[in-house]
Amino acid sequence: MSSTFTHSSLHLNTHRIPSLSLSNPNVHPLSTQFSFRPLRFKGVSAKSNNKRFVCKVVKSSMAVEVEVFEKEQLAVSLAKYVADLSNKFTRERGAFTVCLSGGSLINYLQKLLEDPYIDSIEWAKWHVFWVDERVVPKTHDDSNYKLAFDGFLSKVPIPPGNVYAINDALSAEGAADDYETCVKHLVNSNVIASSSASGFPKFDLMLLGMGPDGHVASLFPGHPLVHENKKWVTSINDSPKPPPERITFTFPVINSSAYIALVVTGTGKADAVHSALRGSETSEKLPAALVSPEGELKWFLDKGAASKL
Ligand SMILES: O=C1O[C@H](COP(=O)(O)O)[C@@H](O)[C@H](O)[C@H]1O
Repeated sequence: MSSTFTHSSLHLNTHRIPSLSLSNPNVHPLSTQFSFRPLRFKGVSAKSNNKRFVCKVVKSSMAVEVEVFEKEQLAVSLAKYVADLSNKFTRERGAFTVCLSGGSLINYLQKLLEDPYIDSIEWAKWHVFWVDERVVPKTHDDSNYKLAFDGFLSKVPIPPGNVYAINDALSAEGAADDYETCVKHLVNSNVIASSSASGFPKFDLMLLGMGPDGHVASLFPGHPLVHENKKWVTSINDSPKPPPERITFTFPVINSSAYIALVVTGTGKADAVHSALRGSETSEKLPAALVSPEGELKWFLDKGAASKL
């Protein structure tokens, strides 16, 4: 029984898939920078509404997993992924540092408010940050904090002191400096780990979304901030996506993370997903293609977002 889904280079079926390599003339490489291992492909029936397509990709030393879900299954799998990491880090470190994005991501996190996740998570050990934030009052509809608070954080018992929102009374530049100071303090007090490899903070989990243009956090294609390599947090006053004033973690911080989930849904993002995962080495990379954590990266895609792979 085989799936109707073809990954272009990955002809997925219920049999064990041969190792794919650039030298295999029968397949197109997913990207010249990737090499492939045998793929995991779980419990799929062509008629099922529960299709899951999994591929394991090894990019340099980093493990990348790309998984394609039906919408409801994506939320379930993401909830399990977050809950498992929460248990791992609270056990190992006594704290779990999580960075949220804005946008569509928050809807998917709402699965965590349901059984069995809600009661299995040690919410008191969570420390919540924002990968990026719009510099607007916390009560403003554009605020990533407000979105997360209304849809998720207000419904779980995370101590208010463990939720690190930006200071919305400051300018974008001031808010970025203030946020960086806050993160430095938490690194010094060992709430946030530090990467021995990069010297940047090492968050346990970053939950990223991606815009249709391939931006992640508030790092936009072609913008010079993509190349910032010293600051931990920086500000942007000319965001191509409104509102224009934002703060964002820089790539060195994002890529020092232990785990990153990139959650992308909808056909409107299919081109950017294709470009990020299969773009040529020579063309300029989308910000999403520059996500490359010290630890593990997992793409959670729905069928629309994966439709051009
Ligand atoms: O502006 C932003 O957009 C991205 C993507 O949002 P989505 O609604 O297309 O998922 C988001 O990840 C980022 O945090 C946010 O500030």
